[in-house]
Amino acid sequence: MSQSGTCCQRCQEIADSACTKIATASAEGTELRRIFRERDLTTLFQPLVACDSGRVLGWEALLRGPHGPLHRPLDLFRAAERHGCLVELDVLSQRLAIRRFAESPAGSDGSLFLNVMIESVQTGAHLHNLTGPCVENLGMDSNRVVMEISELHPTADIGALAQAVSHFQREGFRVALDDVGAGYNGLRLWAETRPDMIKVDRYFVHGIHASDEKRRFLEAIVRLAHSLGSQVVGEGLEEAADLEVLVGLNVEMAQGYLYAHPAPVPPFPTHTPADHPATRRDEGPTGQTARTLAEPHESLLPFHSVADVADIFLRVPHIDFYPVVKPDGQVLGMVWRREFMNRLLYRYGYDLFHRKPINRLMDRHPIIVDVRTPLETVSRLITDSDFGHRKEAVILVDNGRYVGVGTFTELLRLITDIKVQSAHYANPLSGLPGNIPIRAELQRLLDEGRAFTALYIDLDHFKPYNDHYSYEDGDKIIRHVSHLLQRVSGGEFVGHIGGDDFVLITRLSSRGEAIAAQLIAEFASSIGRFYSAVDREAGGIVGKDRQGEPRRFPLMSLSIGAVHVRADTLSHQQHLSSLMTRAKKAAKAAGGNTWYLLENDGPQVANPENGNPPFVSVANAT
Ligand SMILES: Nc1nc2c(ncn2[C@@H]2O[C@H](COP(=O)(O)OP(=O)(O)OP(=O)(O)O)[C@@H](O)[C@H]2O)c(=O)[nH]1
Repeated sequence: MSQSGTCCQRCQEIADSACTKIATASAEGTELRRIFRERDLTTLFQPLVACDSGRVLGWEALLRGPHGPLHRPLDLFRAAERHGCLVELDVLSQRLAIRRFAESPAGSDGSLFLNVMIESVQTGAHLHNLTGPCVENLGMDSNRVVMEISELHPTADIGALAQAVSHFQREGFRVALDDVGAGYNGLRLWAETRPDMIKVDRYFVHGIHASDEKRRFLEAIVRLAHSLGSQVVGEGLEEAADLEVLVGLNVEMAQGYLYAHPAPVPPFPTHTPADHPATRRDEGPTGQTARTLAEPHESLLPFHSVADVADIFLRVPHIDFYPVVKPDGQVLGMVWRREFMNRLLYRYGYDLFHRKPINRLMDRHPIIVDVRTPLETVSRLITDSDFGHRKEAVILVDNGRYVGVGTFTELLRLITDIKVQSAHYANPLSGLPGNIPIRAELQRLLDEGRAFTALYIDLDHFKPYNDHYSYEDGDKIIRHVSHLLQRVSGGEFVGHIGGDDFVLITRLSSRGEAIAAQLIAEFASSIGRFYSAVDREAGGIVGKDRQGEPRRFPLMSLSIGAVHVRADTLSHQQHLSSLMTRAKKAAKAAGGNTWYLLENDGPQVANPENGNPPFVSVANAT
């Protein structure tokens, strides 16, 4: 059965209009009419997630018909088109999706991605503002709604479509072009409509980690999209290895089974895989995971009766919730004392429910977290989302099997301990982790045997600047560099060794070069403003060298020594530290804003100031 069928008067009129158009001579017509009359339409939601941080940014609403030949949206839309009521189906499904989204826990936050058919947009139906008032009535800002333009057939009138898109944008909606790379008019539509986002067809995402061609296509699409001011969404993401490539290519968002299957209530990606790049980067200085939260906790079986559970709650007054778990360990939901008792206290509540199985009265959407999820991610999941009372406890699973529960109070205690510990070891000027956590992080990565890239960042000509201006001005530079590093790192580990020396570690080793290049570019373009106009104009300052002799020093620059550690190739931190120092010295020796990468198969040096080519292989590192 579909979700609750009723909507507003306008929906009634739309359904009536469709019913008058549909001829009932065929079984299909009769069924279609029934669907409109009973609003037997289900809306499923699938999250769209920021590739680099793992944050949920919105949900796409996906229409489903009743089980049978009109279940799939394409079949449903084609049938509606045959019966002359495509526009009605399109608009009705949008209105139902908006209402169901607004009523869900996700409705107060995040964006809603709504599919609109080109064919219906072209009739001008959107100009009647069918969706706008619905959004407003439900208290949702139009900029939280993204109109996804999909197509049933090749579009002839692209001019009309471009008008429709700018109409949506004027109304405050954002517009996404769906299935780019697979549809009929993808590129032409894109060129003429200026969408805010483009959704890249799953073909290019699925298996991209093993396909050089797909990677090159996507790279070109991303470059084009960014140059036109559009964000990129990858569809059909199923594998963590593909996500790594998307992050490396700067794809902003992705959706797919890796995060969550479509569900009737907007789902949160609870089972963050242990090797999700965002998860890995989220690991705090202590690397603690949700496993530390797990307390064994008695659970209920789905066929426990409501009367049994009421009895348990009465007998054990200090326990406020019980997970409902199948014998094979699969978690089905949670029973919360307060909600449960409230339901029973309603008139006839106990009589109505006491013989029923407990799954009739359980919360079907508690927070479920894999034990490998970093504590910081769990904390963010709870604090960023509107889970209401469900914030009291999270259910912990290991590879989908029930392990125990973690309470919010315990989470708060652990996070506070971590914060106190990291404050203890932080550099007082930048607030970044100091030497002890840096060493701990490097050792942990070496012990795990995973590939990563470590960047050693050092300022050039910092001492003369300090001497010429002041120590306080020098502090400003250090804080500037620390902010720059944190921003460019996208949440990966940044540490402050001391003075003008920093470390950045990226576990997405393919991002090491991009990070170094961006740091150099941003530092070079921003450092001028820390000098007086005269010094800036002169291109530097006069100071004393280490021998006390007067000398001209150019504007400060960055030297970055990067070491790409391949999986299982290094075990000793001292060895890694000496490689990092070697890489940094090589960058310094090249002069100016420079980064130098040491790799197992040959080091490279890149110096944007020396022009092309950016990479020059100079020797062998191992
Ligand atoms: N303002 C400020 N200066 C610091 C701080 N810690 C260390 N320093 C100064 O940073 C300078 C570091 O000197 P150097 O490492 O020779 O810096 P440099 O001139 O960039 O030389 P190279 O790094 O060898 O290229 C010294 O003058 C220190 O006194 C700090 O917290 N704030």
